[in-house]
Amino acid sequence: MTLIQASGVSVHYGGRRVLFDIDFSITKGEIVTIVGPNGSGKTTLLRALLGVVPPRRGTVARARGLRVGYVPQRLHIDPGLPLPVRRFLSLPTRRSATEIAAVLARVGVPDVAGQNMTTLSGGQFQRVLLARALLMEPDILMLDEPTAGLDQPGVASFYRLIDDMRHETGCAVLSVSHDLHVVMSASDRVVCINGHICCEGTPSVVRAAPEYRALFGMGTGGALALFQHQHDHEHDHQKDDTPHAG
Ligand SMILES: Nc1ncnc2c1ncn2[C@@H]1O[C@H](COP(=O)(O)OP(=O)(O)OP(=O)(O)O)[C@@H](O)[C@H]1O
Repeated sequence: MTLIQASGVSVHYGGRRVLFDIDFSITKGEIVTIVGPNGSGKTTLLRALLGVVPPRRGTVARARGLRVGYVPQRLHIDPGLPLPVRRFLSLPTRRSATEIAAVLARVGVPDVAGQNMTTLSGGQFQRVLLARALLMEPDILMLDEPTAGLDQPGVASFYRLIDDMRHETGCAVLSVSHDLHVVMSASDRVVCINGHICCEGTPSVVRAAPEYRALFGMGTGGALALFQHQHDHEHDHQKDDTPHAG
């Protein structure tokens, strides 16, 4: 079942085109990761899929009644504002103490309900954001660089948690990530964007593809190559599942 389908989407900010010709869909239970250089439009794509940024061209269709749990890249909380975790989790929908205790335990931070949001560590904060998204009982979790600022064990355990959630709830997971080796091991499909879709496919297919090796290299070198990728040509991106390089 297709949860979200974008067809021929372009997004402009003011007069500037940030995304163009995006064809994208995600189905129930899939884990899809968006990668790409800084400023390539990853967050904008999530926002367009969420419906908070209107496309200049094309359409975004969401399944009727779709519930989205969104974990933003940044969430600024005024340090002067006393906001205990339990109150944060009750915004905008009031939640019972039992529900809050259960979801905090589920995401691995059982003891923070009374703690102020601004005093949480980076990893605790991300887990609380995830808890808030899970309270939506989402059909799809959308995560925008959820592990930015976490150390390697923190990153690994966060993604294990996401994987557990997917298995328990059957929700789809669409994330933006720079953790390329985690992305490659934990995604059903990887989509590389740089204003448009440069290449996409399953990690194993993409990893084995000569186009991918030529573009991204392997291992850490691959991550570096990805972010140094110079996009100096035009092409029509393919719409099938085969890997193709941009
Ligand atoms: N609200 C906005 N108004 C104007 N320009 C914007 C706005 N949001 C993003 N942009 C611009 O659109 C482009 C894409 O931004 P976006 O945040 O989608 O990229 P990204 O791939 O998520 O980047 P990063 O990896 O750095 O988070 C950037 O050039 C950015 O400056």
